[in-house]
Amino acid sequence: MHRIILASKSPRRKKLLEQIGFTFEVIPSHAEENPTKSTPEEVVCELAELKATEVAASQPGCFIIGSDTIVEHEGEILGKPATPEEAKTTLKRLSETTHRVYTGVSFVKTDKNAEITGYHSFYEQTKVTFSALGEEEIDAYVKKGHPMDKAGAYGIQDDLGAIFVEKIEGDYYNVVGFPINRFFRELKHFYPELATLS
Ligand SMILES: Cc1cn([C@H]2C[C@H](O)[C@@H](COP(=O)(O)OP(=O)(O)OP(=O)(O)O)O2)c(=O)[nH]c1=O
Repeated sequence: MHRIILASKSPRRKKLLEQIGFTFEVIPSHAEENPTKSTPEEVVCELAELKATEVAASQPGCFIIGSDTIVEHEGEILGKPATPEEAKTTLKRLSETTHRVYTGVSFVKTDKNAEITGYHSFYEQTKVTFSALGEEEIDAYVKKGHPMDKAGAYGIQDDLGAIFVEKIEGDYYNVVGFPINRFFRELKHFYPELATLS
């Protein structure tokens, strides 16, 4: 039986996988997130793969899961904001429009020499529509919420983040950072021996 490793420092990803009773360890990746691809779906798969393969290099006999989330708005990819000011600009931009959240997931398997013996990547897209956001709401969120470690400068799961979202189309958990439903379907299909829940 392979050890299962989540190559992520995201507390949300860990919590979502624990929530379904999946058994795994966490070893965060320190890979530089510099994508070479340009479309959102390619970028999230590339970065998910990068995180998983970086951890895989030192982990023999393992099954490693990497993941990456970005927001795409009017053709532009929005990652995490660099400053609170940038978080405000991003939220103003997302106000009264629809954006898409992409999360890529990568499965990487290693043998006893930590050589990669197989991998599989996929992504999920969720459409999110924000209502019109006032300056005060944005200021309050950037002050009291948690915009800095989130793609698109918001967390749909944050207490105050709830006031932004008018409509969502697709998997809610994909917006939070991990498409649990798709993940488990892919696992059952490609690695049924690992699709066990406690
Ligand atoms: C849009 C949105 C993003 N996010 C988060 C999910 C991701 O954790 C984060 C995007 O950053 P990522 O680079 O995908 O992940 P991370 O840096 O948190 O963790 P790691 O690279 O170690 O796996 O944004 C939310 O929590 N809620 C939201 O509504």
